[in-house]
Amino acid sequence: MTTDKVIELRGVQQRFHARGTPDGYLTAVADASFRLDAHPPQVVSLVGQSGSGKSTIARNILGLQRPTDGTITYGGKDIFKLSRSEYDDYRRNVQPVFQDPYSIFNPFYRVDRVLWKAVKKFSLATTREAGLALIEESLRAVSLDPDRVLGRYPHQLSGGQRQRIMLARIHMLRPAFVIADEPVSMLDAQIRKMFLDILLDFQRAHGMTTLFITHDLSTVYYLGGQVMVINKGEIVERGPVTEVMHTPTHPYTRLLLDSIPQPDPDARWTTRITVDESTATPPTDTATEATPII
Ligand SMILES: Nc1ncnc2c1ncn2[C@@H]1O[C@H](COP(=O)(O)OP(=O)(O)OP(=O)(O)O)[C@@H](O)[C@H]1O
Repeated sequence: MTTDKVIELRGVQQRFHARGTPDGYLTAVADASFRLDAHPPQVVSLVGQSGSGKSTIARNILGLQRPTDGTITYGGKDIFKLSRSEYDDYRRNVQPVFQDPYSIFNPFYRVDRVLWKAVKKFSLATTREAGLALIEESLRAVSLDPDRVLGRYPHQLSGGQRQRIMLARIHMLRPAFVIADEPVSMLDAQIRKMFLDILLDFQRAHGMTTLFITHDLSTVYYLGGQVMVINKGEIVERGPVTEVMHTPTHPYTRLLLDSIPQPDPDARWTTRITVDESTATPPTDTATEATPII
């Protein structure tokens, strides 16, 4: 089996200093071991309740947070030990989409800048005309009209438009992997569906593999593909969405499924959910921060 364009986590653990825990530490990720393959391209959802460690895993994969234990490899090499050129290749091939794209944009610059920075940083075009043509093509690919978004400042666009600019950036870069951390939780239902459809298009038409982080099971259903269920920093179940959702093997997955509110007003949601926040275990090391990926 080829290890080229494969992201593999082995025994990843992430602890943080934390006040109010018995030993002063909190384990955000207890034990994460899984691989993401670029071939064939796939959508893998990572689902779990708030605080279960999903975003921490995304930050680990993006190289923003070095795990306190375990390894993350790309093409068989530890991502925290890559050479400069290997790291550039990794950054190009593993692209993030975050919940709040507003933080990516500088409010003093037009949104065009995010796209031009990608063109320049990754040498996507040799002339200004070719760069502009690429930007316009990518905006159209995510259902944005270049005339209506280019030249605008971030606050002049809606949240859904800002998110799609980030998708246009991904369309230009054609990474092997998209790490999407709760990207649709602030969008309304219609824009959310459009966003998910674009990600599915990226998979089918451009061969991108997406790790989709969410706490929303209806989104997981919609995306299909594979799902991993995380509970208290530990991946407890993985499999095809239909299989895991219809025949869950882990009690936590069953609890998660039982906690979906019923849309039927005659069948009101009466059970109370208990959120267990006791995730603290002793430390092995302290965390270090790395440089931002964009
Ligand atoms: N830099 C940090 N320092 C200390 N604790 C942290 C840090 N980052 C995350 N945590 C803690 O680690 C745990 C997991 O957080 P994480 O953001 O990964 O969860 P999540 O599953 O993504 O939650 P949500 O769905 O609410 O975003 C939480 O208890 C959080 O408070």
